[in-house]
Amino acid sequence: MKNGKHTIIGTMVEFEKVTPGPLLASISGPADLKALREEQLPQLAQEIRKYLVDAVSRTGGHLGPNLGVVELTMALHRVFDSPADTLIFDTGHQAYVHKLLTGRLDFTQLRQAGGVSGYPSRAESEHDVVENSHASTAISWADGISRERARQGNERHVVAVIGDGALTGGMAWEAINNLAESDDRNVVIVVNDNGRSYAPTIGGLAHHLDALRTSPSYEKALAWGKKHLLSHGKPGEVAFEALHGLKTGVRELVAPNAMFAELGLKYIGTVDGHDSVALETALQRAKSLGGPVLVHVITQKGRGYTPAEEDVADRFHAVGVIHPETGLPLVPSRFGWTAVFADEIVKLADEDPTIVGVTAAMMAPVGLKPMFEKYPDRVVDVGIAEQHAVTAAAGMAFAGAHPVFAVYATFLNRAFDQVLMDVALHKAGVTFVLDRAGVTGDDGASHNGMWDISLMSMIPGLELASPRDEATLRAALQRAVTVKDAPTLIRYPKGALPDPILALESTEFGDVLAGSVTQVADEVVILATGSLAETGLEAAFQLSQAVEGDASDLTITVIDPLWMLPVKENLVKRLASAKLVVCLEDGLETGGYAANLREEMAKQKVFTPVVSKGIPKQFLQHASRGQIIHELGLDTEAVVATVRDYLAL
Ligand SMILES: Cc1ncc(C[n+]2csc(CCOP(=O)(O)OP(=O)(O)O)c2C)c(N)n1
Ligand SMILES: CC(=O)[C@@H](O)[C@H](O)COP(=O)(O)O
Ligand SMILES: [Mg+2]
Repeated sequence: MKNGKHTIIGTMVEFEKVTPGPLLASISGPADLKALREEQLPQLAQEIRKYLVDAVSRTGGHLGPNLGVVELTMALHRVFDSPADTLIFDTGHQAYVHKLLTGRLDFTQLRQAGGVSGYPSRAESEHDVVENSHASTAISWADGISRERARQGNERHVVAVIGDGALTGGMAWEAINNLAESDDRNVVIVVNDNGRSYAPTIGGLAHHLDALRTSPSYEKALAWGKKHLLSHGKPGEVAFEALHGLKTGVRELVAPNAMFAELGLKYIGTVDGHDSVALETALQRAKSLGGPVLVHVITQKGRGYTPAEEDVADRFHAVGVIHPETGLPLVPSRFGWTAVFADEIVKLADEDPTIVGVTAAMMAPVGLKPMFEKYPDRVVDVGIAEQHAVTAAAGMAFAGAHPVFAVYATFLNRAFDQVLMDVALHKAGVTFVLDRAGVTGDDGASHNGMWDISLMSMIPGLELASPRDEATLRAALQRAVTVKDAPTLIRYPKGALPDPILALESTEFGDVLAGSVTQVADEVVILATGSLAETGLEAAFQLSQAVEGDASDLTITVIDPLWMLPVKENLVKRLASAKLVVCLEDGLETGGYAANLREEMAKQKVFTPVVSKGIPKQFLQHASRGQIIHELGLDTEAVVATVRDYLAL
């Protein structure tokens, strides 16, 4: 199907190359940008925005955040001297403009195999330093880099650009606490304050930033300048320009910022993040002040693109393939795992008033929005604060609630200790719902939800389920919220649901999906977990066709263990007489399900060989989920080949 500038083949979309405007095309690095005259900057900003919309609408990506930082990123590269000065983008989802200004002008394959990644990447450029897309780390990086530079007598600046959302994360404040005590370190913290994470940023800090942003006396000063000076010809214009240039000073006069100053940081702000002159003036000033300085910049997420500016939900925080003019999706999203969770949790909340939803700044993406709309006082957004979310959930459980913390699998990594010590040790009935578990693909190394099984398998008492379809997800959730004395965890992948996968029989150790319901000697058992249940079934089908007519009478049984951890004793018994066990898991092999199964089997003196097919211990480069699954040998063909190889079929 041909659709405007996209060719859609099945679910794959092919892209034509997008051409940058003349000014943008002339920039191969920060030196070219520095050579531009001030009056050329608005045109460059316009060309960048157009390029972003044209390119990102074809591939999907973080459009809204990047549209908001066009002038800011230009100013950073004109005032500082990257890579000698270090620019760090917290989370990194807003670094597209930085890429465009540092020689990466081909976004044709943004976030696709072989193309530019969606985050800073050391492999791509010497201008990229921090690749980690888990939020709230930039100031710690800046603290560390500047600490060592100071020790070496290197006075180059380190600039950490951090969003108001990322600033709700505890790590940011731990870093500020460290930085603020030393005045010899040339660190500039730029707070990119657009008032939003996905949705509006929550909490006391957000209110404080709001107050600074909307101080009426400051607005009045600017409005007065506009009205009285701009109507007085050239001299008035010059005076207004001067006021603009001075605005940071004006701002300090009308809204002195006690909080940051008391912490020991010099504060400059607020600065209009879409006014290149004001931005450069403020950043120059921050640079010359020396020591840690915080520059508070006000930006508009989605700036300059009407569909994003008007998007109530999240200002086009992250989009799929969209029509560039309307912003409407071109590839309709199919009913997915998140939607099932969203629906089921409301039903459960209707029945059980103790259920409380918890989110770390991702209420809509994790599916808690419908519950919030029905029960506004029963869904808590804690900000980007996963560690706090987990411990607070333990507290809620102590006080009588059953918290359900819905979070992307990769972001639970940082709260391991809290799950262990605050939830499990205290036997708290908290349910963790991990969306985006397993290979996610296009967001690159840090977003794959591949560590959770290994990490969580170490936690005493924790029960972990990996549903394979809609019905098993609903059933797992129904059961999880009844467990009141231990953590329960449910994981599922990104994207669309498979068709229902029915069980031949449900047993105490899981669902038998194909093969023999009763134990058979010398059978091959495929333990097909979660999103790989379908793969296991297809592989079994192909294998059974291969052995048909063969006198060996090989039975291939597919079992979905559903509640995978702790490994069930009776499952191990079932495997005792098998010839081979193949474990399919959308997670890390090291310490994963197969590893836990082997441990349990050894305890029970069952020595059936277990072949593990999961994700080897490595960071996965960005590519589509399908491509990665194929490359890892987790698709049907590879499973069939593995079994044939082992059995010499
Ligand atoms: C530890 C962690 N939790 C959650 C996320 C998901 N996430 C990505 S961007 C974002 C909102 C960031 O808001 P802000 O820092 O203000 O940046 P903006 O998008 O507004 O520019 C969230 C919650 C993440 N990247 N890292
Ligand atoms: C930067 C970040 O962490 C999120 O924006 C994430 O990229 C969203 O991922 P999904 O598109 O899978 O919701
Ligand atoms: Mg923000």
